[in-house]
Amino acid sequence: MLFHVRMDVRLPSDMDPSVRADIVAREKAYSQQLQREGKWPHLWRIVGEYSNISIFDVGSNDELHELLSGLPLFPYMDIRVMPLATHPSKVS
Ligand SMILES: O=C(O)CC1=CCC(=O)O1
Repeated sequence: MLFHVRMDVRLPSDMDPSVRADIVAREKAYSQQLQREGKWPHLWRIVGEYSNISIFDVGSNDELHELLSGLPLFPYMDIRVMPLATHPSKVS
């Protein structure tokens, strides 16, 4: 199952820089593991924003929720999920 996910990062401006660096490093490691597993095949920066557009390829809504809620940045992000279905005009 494919999902289009937008993540807007909202880190507090007064967050300790070392805490911030640790969360961002853990986020990178977590996301790169999921990319290697094929569950996170697209990760794109939105130009000019601390936001990304991602495509997840997972088995269920529950799996996606588990993966997203495990993100180290999860407490600091607004996340919007769009489940994707096959378009009838798509050439296969
Ligand atoms: O910087 C972001 O967009 C948040 C994020 C998601 C995966 C990652 O490594 O950073």
